[in-house]
Amino acid sequence: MPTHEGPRTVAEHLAEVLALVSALPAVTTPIDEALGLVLAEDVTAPEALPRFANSAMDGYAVRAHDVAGASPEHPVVLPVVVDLPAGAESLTAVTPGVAARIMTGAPVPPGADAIVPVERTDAGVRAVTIFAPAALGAHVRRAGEDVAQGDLVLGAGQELTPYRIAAIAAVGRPAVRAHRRPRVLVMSTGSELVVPGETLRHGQIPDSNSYLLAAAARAAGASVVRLGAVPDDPDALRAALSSRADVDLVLTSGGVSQGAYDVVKEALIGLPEMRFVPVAMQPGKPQGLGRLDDGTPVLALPGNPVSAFVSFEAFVRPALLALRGLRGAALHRPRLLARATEGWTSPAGREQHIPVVLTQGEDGLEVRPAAIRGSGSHLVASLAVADGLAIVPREVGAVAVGDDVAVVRIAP
Ligand SMILES: Nc1nc2c(c(=O)[nH]1)N[C@H]1C(S)=C(S)[C@@H](COP(=O)(O)OP(=O)(O)OC[C@H]3O[C@@H](n4cnc5c(N)ncnc54)[C@H](O)[C@@H]3O)O[C@H]1N2
Ligand code: MOO
Repeated sequence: MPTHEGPRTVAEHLAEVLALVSALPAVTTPIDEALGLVLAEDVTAPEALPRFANSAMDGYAVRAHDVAGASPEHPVVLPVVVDLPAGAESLTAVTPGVAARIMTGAPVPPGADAIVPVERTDAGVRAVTIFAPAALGAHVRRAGEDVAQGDLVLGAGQELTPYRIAAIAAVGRPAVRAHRRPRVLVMSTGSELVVPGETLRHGQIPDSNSYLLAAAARAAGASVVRLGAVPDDPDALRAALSSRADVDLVLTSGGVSQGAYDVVKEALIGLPEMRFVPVAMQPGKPQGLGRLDDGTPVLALPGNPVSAFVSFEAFVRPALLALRGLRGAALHRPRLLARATEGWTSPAGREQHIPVVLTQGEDGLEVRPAAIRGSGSHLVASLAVADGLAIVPREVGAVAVGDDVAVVRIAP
């Protein structure tokens, strides 16, 4: 294993991260608990949808021919032979010269071929006076016009959103096969870290990364065990890892660069499948990746808060989405183009991922850096105003006012 490698590109590193993970096993899940999970099967319609022709309006089911000449001056009066609320089981037919009172969603009775909305009638119960004609098929929802029997409703690999869950319920499925939710262990490292709210001695700071990464992992659809901060002691870190819960991914922050107390590197570098590598990215240069002895994947992120965050976005989020069963383009946030309203510099040879503020200008999306003073990776408060990340290619040394820049939205 080389200890000093040249920097790899963000894309190369992402490919290695994704090679560590694959979609988690599928479990049968009630649709009520499936929000945010990813389908592990194709869902087809066992029957046509709608199953039966039904009314789109409260009104009267008629034969269009019978009301062809109806007008306010020359209304048509028809006896009402049956009353059909939604759910009605009656099979009484509409023969020539009669009507059925019908509510939205009720089956269109045999013989009827149009619905006259109640507003165009006197709303009669025993007989109805109709003041307007109805075209053939008017306000009739035809059987199978939504999906035909056997049609694919949703494919494996699709995330279950509220409207997709509705479609599954509508074809009569109470449960689906879905990939189970990934479990992630989050720990931050550093002897300077204390729980937010505790008294700070000189040199100490509140641990923010374990909260950042836990919340970001949850927002990406994982369930999280947050361990909080482990001191810069390799034995303490190894002990924390050996007593950990059963998880699908371990996420650490800090202790991966060149310092004398880089605890994650020290504790894990001896594992045959762990590597600590530089990525041509700013921030987020030092990265660790690999597996623990039992095969659990580990992503070791740099400790600077902005570095941890952009590393999460670039590498961890796609890995979590892959564990959830998403594939291809669905692993990534869509990239948009935005016009810079302020200029900034970008380090040569490193792809810059910089927190930005996005606004909708008159001519399209506009972008400016979130940090007012510089773009340092310690500027944690700049994350609070950021709603996007701009991605500046390695070969670009500066962004000028008016340049088009690739951005992703990170805020909901
Ligand atoms: N001689 C070198 N020094 C550094 C290099 C280098 O190449 N040579 N790389 C720099 C870069 S780039 C980064 S990024 C950092 C990464 O360092 P570590 O991952 O080892 O992180 P730490 O040293 O533990 O911490 C860095 C910084 O972030 C603060 N921090 C850490 N954890 C948290 C947390 N949970 N919550 C809030 N803040 C945290 C920590 O106090 C430090 O200020 O290394 C550079 N150095
Ligand atoms: O890579 Mo460090 O993340 O530049 O601050």
